[in-house]
Amino acid sequence: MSINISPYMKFERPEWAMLRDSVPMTLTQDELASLQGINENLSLDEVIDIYLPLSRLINYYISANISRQLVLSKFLGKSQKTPYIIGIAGSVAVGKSTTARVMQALLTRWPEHRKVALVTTDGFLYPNKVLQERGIMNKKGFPQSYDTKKLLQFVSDIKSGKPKVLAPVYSHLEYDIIPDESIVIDNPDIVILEGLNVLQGTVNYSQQENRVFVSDYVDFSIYVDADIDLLHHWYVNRFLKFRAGAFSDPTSYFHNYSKLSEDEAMKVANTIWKEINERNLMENVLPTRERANLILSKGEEHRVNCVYLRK
Ligand SMILES: Nc1ncnc2c1ncn2[C@@H]1O[C@H](COP(=O)(O)OP(=O)(O)OP(=O)(O)O)[C@@H](O)[C@H]1O
Ligand SMILES: CC(C)(CO)[C@@H](O)C(=O)NCCC(=O)O
Repeated sequence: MSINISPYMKFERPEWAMLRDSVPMTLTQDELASLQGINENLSLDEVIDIYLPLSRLINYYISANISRQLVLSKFLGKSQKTPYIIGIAGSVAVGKSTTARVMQALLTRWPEHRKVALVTTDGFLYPNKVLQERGIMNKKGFPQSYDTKKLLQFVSDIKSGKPKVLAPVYSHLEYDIIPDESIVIDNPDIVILEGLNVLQGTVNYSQQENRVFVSDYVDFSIYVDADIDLLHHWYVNRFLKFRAGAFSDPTSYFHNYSKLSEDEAMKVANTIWKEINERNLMENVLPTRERANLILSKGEEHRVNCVYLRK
């Protein structure tokens, strides 16, 4: 007899898709079409079968959280409102930012019309200048390439209900932090925090310091998962897309690659994947998967085949 000790309930795609049924779909065809503006390759079946049930589930959790805050407000005798933080983790190129933007659109459009802010932890990478000084330019995305203290301060400020919190900005095209630019997180109901490292702990913590995790501040976490060969393929495709898009833009980091032939560019992308992103995945990202409340397991064409939900 085998003992099932997994903390997750497993749903095959059709089973999961049925879970949106008890609530009528609140999106019109037009709204669904506008969601495709997020990503031209996003299929509407994916939104309906996977992301609608997910937003329904999260909506329930948020309502329960609001009730819990009311209890605390009664107990303390003062109003207690803090944003609900949803974390989205997973490999480079798995589709975290696409998932985050779809969830933002769906949670905003839900009848409660909650205000949903989106933040990527890319903004908390050290600028290239610092990475170069430290000799870790080829470790971008690894735990040591992030200003984790700044990120922890950021999530802590959000969670303490501070009305306006600033998030720094990273540009994929410039391949660097944009100096003096930030986005203002202004009193949201929900914050979606997306990045490789949202389920990771602090680095270089000393014994005197308490061990704090970004995920301590996250109310619901999602890990987007896919086989390594698919991730590799998606990474190379996106690299080639960036390269094509950056052709005419001499300020873009990818402009350098535009001089290479397609074959040579593919070789560069393969090397960056193997040497940096795949290593980071195996050493630092994948080991955090089982900390997530929910795992979206993707196959070919970014199609979610199966969903795991923590019991
Ligand atoms: N649901 C989807 N359907 C089709 N294509 C998708 C989907 N999600 C992501 N993609 C494609 O996969 C690639 C990676 O997606 P995305 O940029 O969202 O990944 P990411 O995990 O945020 O990456 P990074 O960690 O580098 O920021 C992109 O080319 C994107 O167009
Ligand atoms: C910015 C990160 C770390 C995460 O989004 C990633 O997209 C990245 O740039 N990794 C470094 C190696 C590379 O892909 O160029």
